[in-house]
Amino acid sequence: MEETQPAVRARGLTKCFGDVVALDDVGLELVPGRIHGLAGPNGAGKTTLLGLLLGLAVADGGELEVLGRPVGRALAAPDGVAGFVDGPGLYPSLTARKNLSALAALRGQDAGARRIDEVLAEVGLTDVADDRVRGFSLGMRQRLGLAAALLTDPRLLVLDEPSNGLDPAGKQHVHGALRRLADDGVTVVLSSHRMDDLEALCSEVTILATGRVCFSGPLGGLAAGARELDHRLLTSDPEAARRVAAATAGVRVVDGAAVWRGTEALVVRASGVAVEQLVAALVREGVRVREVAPVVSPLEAAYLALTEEHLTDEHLTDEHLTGKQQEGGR
Ligand SMILES: Nc1ncnc2c1ncn2[C@@H]1O[C@H](COP(=O)(O)OP(=O)(O)OP(=O)(O)O)[C@@H](O)[C@H]1O
Repeated sequence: MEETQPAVRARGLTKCFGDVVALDDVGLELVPGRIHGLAGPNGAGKTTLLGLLLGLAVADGGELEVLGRPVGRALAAPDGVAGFVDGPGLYPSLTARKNLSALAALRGQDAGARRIDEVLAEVGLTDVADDRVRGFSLGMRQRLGLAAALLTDPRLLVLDEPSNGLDPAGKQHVHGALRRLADDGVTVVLSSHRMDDLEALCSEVTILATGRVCFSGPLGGLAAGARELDHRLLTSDPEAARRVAAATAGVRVVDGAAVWRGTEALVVRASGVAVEQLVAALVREGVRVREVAPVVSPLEAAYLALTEEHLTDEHLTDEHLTGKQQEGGR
């Protein structure tokens, strides 16, 4: 695939379930070879969108191209696409290894024992390869689902909440596998409610709210556009730091004494630039700065601001236009 061609291109995509509008005029272009995060409140339409990419459902309106080809009306994963929504489909009575060979056989794929061992190792399931899936935890099932998707050598990998139930080691395996795929040019789209996961993994993010796109683009752009954030400062002299902060333009001291990991911390509300100026002022005053960190991550702050704005706008519009939202269909 040419670098310039989007891995996914959607225009005016809509999908309804009865009266519920799950996707409403969704436009999207996903750059190939990147990890794209999909975020949004419960019911925002993330799973529905991922399901359309996987060919599990068909849109009611709009255009969808996946890997350069228009998606038709057949309920089948487009060529080169793999993944899962609502958890992977697995055979509980079979071992992890036998699940992978059975899934490969179902797809008419010739997966040798070596390739199966490779994908099991990729997701950190080598030690339980011959255990029955019935006894697997949620995180282990998620990792096996990812292994099954890897077995198809996808060019677009679609994952709904892949971090669900993962312990720290499992998360490391999954994140590592996804990064290696992106390095090899595979496009990954994943949904998550975990902003820290999205920040750690994704270069781009799309935020949905009630079926509409509120933001789609590079993570950096979203964070930079965030409003003033609360930052926590750990310093060698909290009292002096408070005085310096109070005297620094664009910085507001948020509350009284805050304790962070047993140490007195200062919380200030400021833009990134004002925080830099505060740190410089502290250094000039001989106050050593041990840690400066946003209390809520820039992505989370932007997410909350965008989705709140969207809901407020929608509420006002609905009230003004119809005044009939009391029964709450959505
Ligand atoms: N098969 C279905 N039948 C009826 N309504 C559906 C169906 N699938 C989704 N919906 C509705 O469509 C809307 C979008 O659901 P979707 O599952 O895509 O949201 P989501 O963003 O994935 O939510 P969550 O974060 O809770 O998983 C919701 O209002 C949901 O109730």
